[in-house]
Amino acid sequence: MAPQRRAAPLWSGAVAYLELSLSLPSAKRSRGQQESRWRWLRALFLLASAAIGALLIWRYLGAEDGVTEVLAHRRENLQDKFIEIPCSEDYDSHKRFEGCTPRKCGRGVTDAVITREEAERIRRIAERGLSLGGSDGGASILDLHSGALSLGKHFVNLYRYFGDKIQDIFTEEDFALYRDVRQRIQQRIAQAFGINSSSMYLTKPTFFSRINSTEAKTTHDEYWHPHVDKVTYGSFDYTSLLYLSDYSEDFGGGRFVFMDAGSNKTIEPQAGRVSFFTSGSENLHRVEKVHWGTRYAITISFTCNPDHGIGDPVLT
Ligand SMILES: O=C(O)CCC(=O)C(=O)O
Ligand SMILES: [Fe+2]
Repeated sequence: MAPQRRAAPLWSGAVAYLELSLSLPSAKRSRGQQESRWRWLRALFLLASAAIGALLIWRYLGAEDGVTEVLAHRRENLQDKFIEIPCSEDYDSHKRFEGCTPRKCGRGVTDAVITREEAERIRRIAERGLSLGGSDGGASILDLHSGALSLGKHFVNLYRYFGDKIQDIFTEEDFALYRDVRQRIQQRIAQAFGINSSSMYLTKPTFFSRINSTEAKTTHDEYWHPHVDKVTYGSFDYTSLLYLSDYSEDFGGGRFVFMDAGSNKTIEPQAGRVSFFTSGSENLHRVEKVHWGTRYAITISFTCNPDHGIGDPVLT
């Protein structure tokens, strides 16, 4: 049998150094010893600095704010994950709608409601719409209901700005797909919280988001702040997010984080993944800064108050 070659172990250099130093005359040997020791110390120092640097970068990119638990890993195929948590008192200061206003609160994630192919089709709608505008900073939105589209440091009304040309950009099928996806998410939320889906109403804002690593130019670009949707948006009772691109494949950073006392919980976006939760302060959350690439998502929100309900967007 041919002798097997073994890789030299890491410490073989130190052994060679020792053998060499023993075979030299003493004066030369001590100078040689000193130089070698310095060389070793320098190498050790460089190695330690590189390790500390790598550790700091890893902590900064992967574990901002001491994130401890991943609720939904990318590549995982979650059928239905639901975690019940006690409701905050936020709902008490609003008019209650029995059979809809949350009595059971919590958060869920599912990869089984929207397919990757459907998410990709919706992403193309978002790309088409957002290519007409875009914020100067890193966060752009497009609201198909109101027509609000980020442009530079402001917003324009897509429908007013582009008039009839809008028919060349979006099709009836795009809107039908949006409607279908919205309905299925609504039903999934109703089922998870034990309410009737017909007692929930779509509410505004409901919008596509496109986030990249460009530096923020206005406060509209600062998507990463911790917030409570019910406080930020008022009418929300149930929030859902449909992700349209993949964490660590299409973009880095940009994970969704529930900020619980003591331990944060993250959701890693994946095309077709739906995350949903009650909108009160039991679900304080934030989005990590996107470090590279482009992240697409859509926020679809529901209210229990029919006065705050809106219809599905229509191609005008
Ligand atoms: O895009 C996300 O993951 C979250 C967005 C969000 O928090 C919001 O729209 O209120
Ligand atoms: Fe939010």
